[in-house]
Formats: sequence, structure tokens, C-alpha cells
Amino acid sequence: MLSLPGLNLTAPPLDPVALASAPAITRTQDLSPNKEFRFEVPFGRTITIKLLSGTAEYFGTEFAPNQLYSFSGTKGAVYSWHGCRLEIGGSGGDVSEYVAEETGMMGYANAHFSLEALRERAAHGIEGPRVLIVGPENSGKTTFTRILTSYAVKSGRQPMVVNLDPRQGMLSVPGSMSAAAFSSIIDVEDGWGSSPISGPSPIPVKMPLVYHYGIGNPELENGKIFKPLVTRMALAVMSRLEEDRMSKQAGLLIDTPGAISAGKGGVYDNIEHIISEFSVNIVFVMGMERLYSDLTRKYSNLPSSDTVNIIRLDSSGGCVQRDEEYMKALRQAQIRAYFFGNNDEVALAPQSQMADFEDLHIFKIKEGQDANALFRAYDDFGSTPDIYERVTPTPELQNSLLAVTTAAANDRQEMIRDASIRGYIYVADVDETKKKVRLLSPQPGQTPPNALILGSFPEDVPGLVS
Ligand SMILES: Nc1ncnc2c1ncn2[C@@H]1O[C@H](COP(=O)(O)OP(=O)(O)OP(=O)(O)O)[C@@H](O)[C@H]1O
Repeated sequence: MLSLPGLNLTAPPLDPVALASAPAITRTQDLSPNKEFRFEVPFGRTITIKLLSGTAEYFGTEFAPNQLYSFSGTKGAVYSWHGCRLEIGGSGGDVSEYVAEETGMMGYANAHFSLEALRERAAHGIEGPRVLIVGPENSGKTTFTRILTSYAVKSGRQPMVVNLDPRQGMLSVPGSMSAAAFSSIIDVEDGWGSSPISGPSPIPVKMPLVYHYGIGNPELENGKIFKPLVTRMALAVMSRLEEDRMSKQAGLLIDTPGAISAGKGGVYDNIEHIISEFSVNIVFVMGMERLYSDLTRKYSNLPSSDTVNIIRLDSSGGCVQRDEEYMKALRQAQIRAYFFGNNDEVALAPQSQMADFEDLHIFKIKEGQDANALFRAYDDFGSTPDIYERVTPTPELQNSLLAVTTAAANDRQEMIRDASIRGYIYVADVDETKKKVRLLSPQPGQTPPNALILGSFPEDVPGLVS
């Protein structure tokens, strides 16, 4: 058990099996050049992989020789350009695995080299490629973004990565949108890694820019909150690029939610909005012939100064459908990792704090106020829209996440709506008699006096602390 400073809180172990030592029974697996070892390991099981000889990488990050990597609740692949020998532990049972002859890696590497050529050409003052990645759910967008990021970092670049997919958080919890400049290698086991928005971190930190979205699927609200947030994010990212020559030259890599690639009658409102707000000039379409041809038609007649190149890439055969149950477990694991770290070695120490009801300024979108009203409020400059209502803590609040905005509690509501996020806190307990709330925060310090937002996504995380 992790023991936390503060109130003698204990975190339930992340995953008892995952934290156990490496499986005793191992076997070797040879991979010939350009082959991929794919595996699916459910939550509660662990597979370990060690590189015995040759070279291998995990979605663009090289394996260190003889280091033991553990994976739990993961669908992943180890690829080798030149061939290698792996030691695998913990296979069998409900862990599935196979060696794939066909992989998408050649196409992904070629995409990277084309982007490198553009970055080379991006002389002083000229910006690097602004890349958008679209395609249906589970078509490999995030994986491709991760590979492009790793390869760019390996080439000495510092790309700005933007995650607009609330289904899966990047350097933050699900439900948020974030952007960060990456200059260090992406961790094999931890993915995008952690950041100061979460807590002290043993690996080089990335300071992300985070906005709270709080909705799982942008198409459900017709992009009416999504679009203004994209606009905010684009403005903030552009101003960061202006201050950072390295990232300006390396350019942008923007990952998107699969839902926006469905479109309506050949119109892809949200995609077009992202392209225009971020001045995207390269769009990779994963799989999806129809989206590719619709976008090509739409962007083929622009003047050369505004060229948007649409490029289709095959979706890797390794991409796996992830059902809602798995996605929920993944979200909960991400939230747990946000507060407690990914495993024993990078245990974070979230602080437990008691707050009086009156010290908390919690807002949620007004009852009966739909997304359209919120959108009208965006359109309606000059007025003070009544978007949120104040929430007094009740036991229903228990187990939910609150986004800590950078806005003050008495700021105008549209300022709260447009504010970026300092981090998230978790409501561990509500005591209505004493009018006190027990909170868990990744950062030490006082309960923030800022405006706190309660969203409807992601769902509650029961049992984060016991
Ligand atoms: N080559 C591969 N071998 C094994 N698993 C893979 C491979 N490529 C991707 N996956 C897995 O398939 C799943 C879907 O991939 P990914 O998350 O990249 O898709 P996505 O298009 O970003 O999905 P979404 O839009 O739903 O977020 C992930 O669990 C990923 O780890």
C-alpha cells in the first residue's frame, strides 16, 4: 500500500498483479526485421518484455537492452526495424499475442521523414508543418501521433503536441484537452508521462496547457462547446509557438477524437474548424477512404498560400476496438495515475485536504441550460451570460473530479468558461453535518480559492482512496 502524507490516507494498490514482481516463467521470441509483436493484456494481468539482443521500439520509443518493461491493461506492439530477440513473461490465459508480418510502420516512418524535410526547409521565421490527424475511433490516431512525436524528438526536434480527444487524456485526465512541447523521449510504459499539473515527476517535465471540456463526445453537443475551446486552445498554442523557436520550427501534431471524423452528409464541421483555427497545412487521414476524398475535394482548390495537403495512411492491422468497459477502466487508470503515479517507482504523493463548504466555489453548467445556450453565450459578446450555477457540496459530489480553473470565483462567468486549468482535485468525502469536504489534490498547498468546475465526463471514480 502507498502511504500518503497528510491524513494517513492509503491508496488502494493500482493493480495488485501489476505491482507484483516479474512473472517467473518466461520464453524468448525472435522477431525478424520489419515485424511486430502485438499483445493485448487486460487490466489485472501483466506481461513483461525484455530486449535480449537487436533493436526494438514501442510506438516509436526504443527499448533499452536488458531492461524489464511491464504492461497491464494495454493493447500494444513491439516493432523491430532490424530484428531482435525478446524475452516475454506472463503470457497465456487471457493475454493474447501474435507476430504480425504486415505493419504500418513503413508508412509512418515515411510520414516522419516528409515532415523532417519540411522542418529542414523551415528556415528562420518560417513555421514547421502543422499536422492534423483524423480518422474513425480506434484507427490508430493516437498511436501515430505518439510515433511522430517520438521520431521528431529523436531527430532533435521539439514538436508541440495537441490532444483534442477527451476520451483519453494527455498529461492530464480524460475529459480535458491539452497541449505541450515535447523534448524528451516518450516513456515506454507510461505513455505521454506525467507533468507538473499532476505532481512531482522523476522524468523531465512538460508543462502542458490544459482546458477542461468535461464532455465525452463533441458530436453530441454539435461541437458547440468544442469549437470555442478549440479556438481558445489555438490562440494559446500560437502564442506559445511565438515564444519558442524550436517548437515553431518542429510544428504541431494534433490528435483528434474519432467522433468528429463521422461528419454529417460529407460535411466535417469540427475538422474544418480545427484546420482553420490552427492553420493546419497537412492532414493525415487514417484509413477512411470517404473522409479522405471528401476532404481532398474540399481543400483542393485553395490558393497555393493556403494549401492543405490531405494524405491517406492505412490504419495498422494491429489497431484494436476498445469497448466501453475497457475505455472506462483506462480512464480510471489514467485518473488514478494522475494522482498516485503509474507504479511504485513513480509514486506521487497527493495531499489530502479538508475544506469548509464555504471555501469551495464550485460551478456546473446550469440545470436545463443546454450546450446551445452556452454557445449562444459565446456568440453574445458584451453580455454577461448566466452559464453556470453554484453548487453546494452534497454526498452526490463524492468521487467526482473538479477542474481547478485559473479564474477567480468572482470573475465573470465567461472568464471562468474560457480559463485554462491548473489541475484537478478529487472529492473523497462530503460531510453534510460538519459542512466539510475531504479533497485529494496532486499539489500540496491550500484549497484553491479559484473557480472549480464540475463536469459530466469522465464519470465518477469510486474508491480512489480508501
Ligand atoms: N500496431 C498495433 N499493434 C497493437 N495494438 C495497436 C497497434 N496500433 C494501435 N494499437 C492499439 O489499438 C488501440 C487503438 O489505437 P489508438 O488509440 O491509436 O486509436 P485512435 O484512433 O487514437 O482511437 P480513438 O479515436 O478511439 O482515441 C490502442 O489501444 C492502441 O494501443
